Amino acid sequence: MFEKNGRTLLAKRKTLGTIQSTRTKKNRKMEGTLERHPLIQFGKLSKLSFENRPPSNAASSAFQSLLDSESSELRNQLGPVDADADCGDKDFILSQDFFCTPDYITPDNQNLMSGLDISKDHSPCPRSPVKLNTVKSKRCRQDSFTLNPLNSTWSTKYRFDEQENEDVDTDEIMVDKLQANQTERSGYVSQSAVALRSRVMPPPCLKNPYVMNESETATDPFRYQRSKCASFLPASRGGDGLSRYLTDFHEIQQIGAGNFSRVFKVLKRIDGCLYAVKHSTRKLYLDSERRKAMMEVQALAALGFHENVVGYYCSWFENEQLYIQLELCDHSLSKKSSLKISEREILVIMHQVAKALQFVHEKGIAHLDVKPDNIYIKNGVCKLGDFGCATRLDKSLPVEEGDARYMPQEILNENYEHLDKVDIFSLGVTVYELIRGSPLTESRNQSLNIKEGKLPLLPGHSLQLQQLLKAMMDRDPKRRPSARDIMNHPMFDRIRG
Ligand SMILES: Nc1ncnc2c1ncn2[C@@H]1O[C@H](COP(=O)(O)OP(=O)(O)OP(=O)(O)O)[C@@H](O)[C@H]1O
Ligand SMILES: [Mg+2]
Repeated sequence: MFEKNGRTLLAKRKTLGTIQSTRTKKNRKMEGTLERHPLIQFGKLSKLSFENRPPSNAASSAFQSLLDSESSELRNQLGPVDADADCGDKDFILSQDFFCTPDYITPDNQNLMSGLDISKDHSPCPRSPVKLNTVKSKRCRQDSFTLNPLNSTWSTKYRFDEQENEDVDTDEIMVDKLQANQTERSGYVSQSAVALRSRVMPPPCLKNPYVMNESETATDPFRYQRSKCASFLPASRGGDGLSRYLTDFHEIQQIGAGNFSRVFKVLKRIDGCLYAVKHSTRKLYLDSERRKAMMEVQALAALGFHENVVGYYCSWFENEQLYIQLELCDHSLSKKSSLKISEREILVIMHQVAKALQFVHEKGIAHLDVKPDNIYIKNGVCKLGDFGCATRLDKSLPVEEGDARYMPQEILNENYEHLDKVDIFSLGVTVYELIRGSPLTESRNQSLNIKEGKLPLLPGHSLQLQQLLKAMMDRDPKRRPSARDIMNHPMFDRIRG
């Protein structure tokens, strides 16, 4: 159990498990690539077209002989074609990873090698493969580094083997020789190679437990393979690896910190836009820890877009930490909880968060940590964030309640019958805190009163608002209004259109 602001956390983030080692996803990817490989398909087609063609007669047209001569020329170039033959490593040149080399997105003159001391590396940078103009040069780099990124001897040998066997652009040979010599002399490993290596260590692929409708997963490319790849593969980069975070983002400043994470304002290098990146502070060494951390991103991904839910872009494991790229907001609502705000402003906030909750609940998910800290403001619009405690309403996932100050009594008693109403209670307490103009303390008396639904009078605020708040914080979850009921409350006519 963890202590968190005087609240008790079930051991959501503290778990045991083992890391299983298995075939890399890269290997599987390569196997999959074979079927689609144009060269192999050409082989199959060629074989068919050569063997199934009706025997040519003497009156074969000039066009037919042209086709024949072209076909045999191609056959000579490609060598004997056998559709069933083992195509070997050379045929993976068009796998997807090939197009993902970070060379395209790594700006010049940036110290991206977080684990290496760049000042000691005086070897000139190899020319970008983009400038080499040929597919082969990229393939050469990719294959050699994929198989053994740090073994320069192997890379060199492989390059020269290729030169013997294939017709390679002379320019390219020169550059490759140069690189090979440099590799041997200085042990230089290109940044992109290391980055590539760090990118091919995939996180586990699991069925998203938050997705309600089976058809929503129908387009998922993993589907029936999930059981095969559900175990964890090594999820971190080594100390010598490049950081995806540092490669893709420029860190501007820290904008927040929770009990288990830090949040940074970042500029994404490739699109020039600002985002928030949240990463866990603890290293997640165990499979089970990583699976738990992933639940936050799975919930966000299952939810999809809503104007009052913080936008989610992507996530990845790096250095045994989970990184989450999010929509950047201006600040959290807790900044306002020490300010006096007008009833109109309160109604706007309440309406927007209720809208977010209606959306979340309709997706079959409960947030379970609604509080000012986890409601962010962007351009005056409220966004519900921090889905680290999100669970399913149908109780098919473990329940970890959030900040105890905002939790109703029933959840502390482990009664999980009405998890959506837990969020309603927390929203009530959040609004009450905003009206008070001072953050809730850990005081036992205060907490008991709130959990009993005993609200003091709130001078200066309408009776309608006070009655609604009282209902939201009712001790009996069944008597609390739903998010939809709140949305439809006539009190909000005052702020509508
Ligand atoms: N997308 C964002 N835009 C702006 N600020 C953010 C964003 N996400 C988080 N923050 C800031 O960082 C703080 C911590 O983030 P978050 O609540 O997600 O972390 P946490 O570790 O899960 O928190 P907790 O302690 O509640 O478990 C937030 O209170 C908020 O101030
Ligand atoms: Mg939080």
